[in-house]
Amino acid sequence: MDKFDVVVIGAGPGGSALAYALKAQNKKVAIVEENLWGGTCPNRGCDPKKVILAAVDARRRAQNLVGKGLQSAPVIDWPALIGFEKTFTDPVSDGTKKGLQTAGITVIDGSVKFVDKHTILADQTKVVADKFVIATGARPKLLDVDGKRYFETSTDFLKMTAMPHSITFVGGGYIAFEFAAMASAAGADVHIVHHNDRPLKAFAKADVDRLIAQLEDNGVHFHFGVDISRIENNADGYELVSAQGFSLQTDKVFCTAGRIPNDDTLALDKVGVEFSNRGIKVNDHLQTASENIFALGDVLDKSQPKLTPVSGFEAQYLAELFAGQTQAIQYPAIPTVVYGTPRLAMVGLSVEKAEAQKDNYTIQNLDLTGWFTYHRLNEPLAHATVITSKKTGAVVGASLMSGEADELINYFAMAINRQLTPENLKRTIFAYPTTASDLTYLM
Ligand SMILES: Cc1cc2nc3c(=O)[nH]c(=O)nc-3n(C[C@H](O)[C@H](O)[C@H](O)COP(=O)(O)OP(=O)(O)OC[C@H]3O[C@@H](n4cnc5c(N)ncnc54)[C@H](O)[C@@H]3O)c2cc1C
Ligand SMILES: NC(=O)c1ccc[n+]([C@@H]2O[C@H](COP(=O)([O-])OP(=O)(O)OC[C@H]3O[C@@H](n4cnc5c(N)ncnc54)[C@H](O)[C@@H]3O)[C@@H](O)[C@H]2O)c1
Repeated sequence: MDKFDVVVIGAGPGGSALAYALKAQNKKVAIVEENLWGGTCPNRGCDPKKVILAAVDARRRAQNLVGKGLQSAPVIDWPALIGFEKTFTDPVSDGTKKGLQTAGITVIDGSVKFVDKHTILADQTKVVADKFVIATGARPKLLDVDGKRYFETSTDFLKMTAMPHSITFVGGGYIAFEFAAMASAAGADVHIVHHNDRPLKAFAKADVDRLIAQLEDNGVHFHFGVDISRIENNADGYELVSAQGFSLQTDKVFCTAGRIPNDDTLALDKVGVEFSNRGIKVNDHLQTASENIFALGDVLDKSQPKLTPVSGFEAQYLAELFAGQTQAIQYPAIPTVVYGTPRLAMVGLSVEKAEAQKDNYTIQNLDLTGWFTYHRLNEPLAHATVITSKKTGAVVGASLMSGEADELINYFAMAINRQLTPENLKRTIFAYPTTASDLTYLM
């Protein structure tokens, strides 16, 4: 094989976006993938999850309107729903690979290991390049407890063809809250076991407490301050046990205690790239300790949330860097959403940080359940916390909770990144009645 200008390792949303952008600059580009082309998001993450959510949302919306125009809520047919989901995921890998090939990018199947700073092995294939970009993402972390082989992962959940009677998630993060909402809507007895009393710790505590109360109303059981030490397989399924005497019988147990970066299988010690179980260390140009090797996406050790659009943003940055621009990466305010029922979304300055600097910020807490947008849907929980700068009047942060929060948060992201003030907003006409038409009352 000839020498490439750039070889991208990992064909997830980050790696694929970079390969396309570099090809558009007429660079000689190859991309290597060891598993499913397209990576986590479209095969076993965001997209299949959102397909399942369509049915879960339909049931929740109908439930809220029972007695107010609807007689009953539809029942989720889980096997059919997973069948529908498969129509989205099945074509992804081949389609992604073909798309890259058609664009003139060299595609290589194989698991990468570095040989030296300019050479890798993709299985047995030797590939030489000026630059490498590591975009290998992350995989589910399995807690190191006795019987950890009984843990299933988010990938298994999204392929599960029958909903068990009872289901347990160990670790209360994004995945547990989202999947708990789905499993509970599909009729399972759902448990979340969390090691301390502060799940979803990046989100505002008051909102997380509201979300927990809402899930509890829907029948989800929370077990806080429990450190599982053992999983036993018995005739009825699995028993989860802690050293402090906690015991829980369940049909299926999922480990949802975070993800670990795929940086430990690349033989990075051979090329001087610094890495740990938090990810690959890069400077503010996404460059590793080895000057011709860069990294992006979920595999990074970074403070930004590990999300698909963040990987895409970093891919765009590297494409511009390789085209000659020299500025350090500057991230905008990044919206993050827990796609539960309801959604919990935040962007910009956190409520906790604003509360610690009350002289600088105004914090507005709004119960939205009586507002027309939410009242017409009879939503039981709709809330907004909006933070504005006392100095400029501009909105700097928001924490939103409702069935519509995942869409509404994007307007806040735009307002924060464009430094919009209430005065700017008043000069915009939004279609009415929509969630956006509430903005002038929210900011
Ligand atoms: C259940 C779930 C739900 C999610 N929901 C959302 C959501 O709603 N919104 C959102 O923004 N984000 C969501 N995410 C996160 C999102 O999927 C990731 O942030 C995104 O996929 C990261 O993209 P990436 O390109 O950095 O890595 P990945 O998508 O993980 O791609 C990395 C690729 O590298 C390959 N690879 C690894 N090691 C090697 C090797 N040695 N050689 C060759 N190839 C290798 C992998 O096989 C993989 O295909 C979710 C994740 C999960 C698990
Ligand atoms: N909507 C989204 O954008 C979305 C959805 C799903 C996943 N993701 C991405 O995937 C990542 C992984 O999701 P996740 O939910 O697995 O991880 P997470 O990091 O969101 O949450 C894991 C939780 O497990 C807890 N935990 C750790 N050790 C534990 C133990 N021994 N016992 C019990 N609890 C324990 C942690 O305190 C943490 O709250 C996310 O951080 C995010 O980057 C994003």
